[in-house]
Amino acid sequence: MKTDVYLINGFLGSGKTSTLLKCMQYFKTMNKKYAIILNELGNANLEQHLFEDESLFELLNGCVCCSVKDDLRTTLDEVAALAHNQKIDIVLLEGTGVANPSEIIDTFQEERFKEHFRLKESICVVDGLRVSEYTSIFSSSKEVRQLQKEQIERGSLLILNKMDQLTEKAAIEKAEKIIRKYNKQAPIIHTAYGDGITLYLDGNDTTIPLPQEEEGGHHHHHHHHHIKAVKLHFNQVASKQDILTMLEQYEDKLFRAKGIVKIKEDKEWYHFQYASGLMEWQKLDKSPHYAGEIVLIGDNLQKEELHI
Ligand SMILES: Nc1nc2c(ncn2[C@@H]2O[C@H](COP(=O)(O)OP(=O)(O)OP(=O)(O)O)[C@@H](O)[C@H]2O)c(=O)[nH]1
Repeated sequence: MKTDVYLINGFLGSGKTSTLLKCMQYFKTMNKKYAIILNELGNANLEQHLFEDESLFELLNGCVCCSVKDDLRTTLDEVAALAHNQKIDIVLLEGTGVANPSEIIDTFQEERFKEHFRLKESICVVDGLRVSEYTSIFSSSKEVRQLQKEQIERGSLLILNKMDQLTEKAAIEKAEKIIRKYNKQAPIIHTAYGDGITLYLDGNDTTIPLPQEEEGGHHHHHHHHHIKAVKLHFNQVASKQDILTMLEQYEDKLFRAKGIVKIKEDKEWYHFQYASGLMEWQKLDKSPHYAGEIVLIGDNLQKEELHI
């Protein structure tokens, strides 16, 4: 029996991890055993607390679509061995946010993996609040536009996420129109925090053919040289507003930030997420072992330039 693979791609902060968590819940209720492969651009996974007691494989410090492609092969060998010994039904693989899905899909087409894995779905999570900015020549770099296009093109399922924030019909129609420009066939579902995926998975047991690459079939893969993750140690005790103000000074080049920080208001440790200009805070369990750190992901971000 082959193990079904669900790829989850989509631009930085679009809601991939939120969608992944919903998929995990769903497969748990179906009594399916799954393994998770997470790829992070930086050298730390600040969301580890979300995956306690899970069968987790982490690929840090680069993107599986390019610099750590061989690490992906090694991990897939390990997952194949685990699947053989423990019967893993499903693999959930989350890309970095700047991953080109074609490169990942190609890896699964290699003979050595074809016999173990079946690519069931290539999910592209689209940030409903930012897709129009990321595809516009007026507000995004060529690199970002190209990435967003490739991610949507290679989706067998397109998720228009952040619907809770998309209250205007015109904004929804605009986002859908952009998605359809790049991918005419794949179903589009509307979700908030990825929650509509469960309904979709429940009603769909067929494997949808993955969209093919453009005419010529030859990969014309860009690489995302300018989008970088910078990790900083952060040992200050700051207020929530201080952190937000600090991030907002880099707004024009910052796509995403996350961190673990001790907060002045109540002297507790928090995990924060900054995406699409929105900030979310989650209080962490009491533990003496946290170290303050912040990861910033942006266009041409230089560590030396950051005043944090
Ligand atoms: N309002 C709103 N926020 C969302 C939604 N989905 C995700 N978020 C928030 O957006 C932030 C990023 O979500 P993630 O699920 O971590 O996004 P990601 O695509 O995995 O991000 P990367 O780590 O950059 O790849 C978090 O603060 C989420 O809680 C949504 O549908 N609505």
